[in-house]
Amino acid sequence: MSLTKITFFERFEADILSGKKTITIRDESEKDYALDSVVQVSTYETNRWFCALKIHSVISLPYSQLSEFHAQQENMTLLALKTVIQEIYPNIESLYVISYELVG
Ligand SMILES: CC(=O)Nc1ccn([C@H]2C[C@H](O)[C@@H](CO)O2)c(=O)n1
Repeated sequence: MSLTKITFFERFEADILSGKKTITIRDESEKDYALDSVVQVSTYETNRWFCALKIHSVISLPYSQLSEFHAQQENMTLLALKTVIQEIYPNIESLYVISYELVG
């Protein structure tokens, strides 16, 4: 069964709503989004709904292959992105880049 919801930390909400952040990087437990599906988005902290996203792609990405290109799509520096990923998914090599479009 595909996932239909996703949560983000509140600190990323503004970047998602402004279109500055167009990907998220998740682990194995959050890779099962169907392409072209629309998923409902809420904050991790309070489960407050704030938008809907259309899933464009889910692509396997080893941590070691994180690049400036991914950082640009996250609207952060590569160092900041690597730091965030290590905080959320410590020592996990197998990651997935989920690209999306804001639809509501
Ligand atoms: C809130 C939650 O359950 N999990 C996550 C995981 C990742 N993010 C953000 C952090 C970075 O911008 C990218 C990379 O993973 O996605 C998040 O907001 N919430």
